[in-house]
Amino acid sequence: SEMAVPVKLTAEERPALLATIPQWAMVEGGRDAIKRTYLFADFNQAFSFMTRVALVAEQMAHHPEWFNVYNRVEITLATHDCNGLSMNDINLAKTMDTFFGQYKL
Ligand SMILES: C[C@H](O)[C@H](O)[C@H]1CNC2=NC(N)=NC(=O)C2=N1
Repeated sequence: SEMAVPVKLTAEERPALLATIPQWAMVEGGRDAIKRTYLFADFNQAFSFMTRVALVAEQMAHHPEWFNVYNRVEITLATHDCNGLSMNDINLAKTMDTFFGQYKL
């Protein structure tokens, strides 16, 4: 009830915001969402990362779509409440990138 309603990013503000998460790409197929694949040393590292992200995601009430096999985590971010990209996606992507930087292959 105190959660701000997420607003879809405008075409004008997207380039500068996406430039802050250069390893993320728009998904193919016309869906308004971004994706990135992370590779870790092993499953323990991948699942540790996912656990840390899960705690933040729950706090944000912003949940990733993700797929894990062994050391690979494929992630898609979109905001269902605005049917597209919002600042929540940019912010969660940045948090994920920061966490990822704390692991080493
Ligand atoms: C009520 C609840 O907070 C909302 O439905 C949240 C939950 N998690 C969410 N996650 C994502 N990715 N997008 C949303 O719009 C969203 N909405």
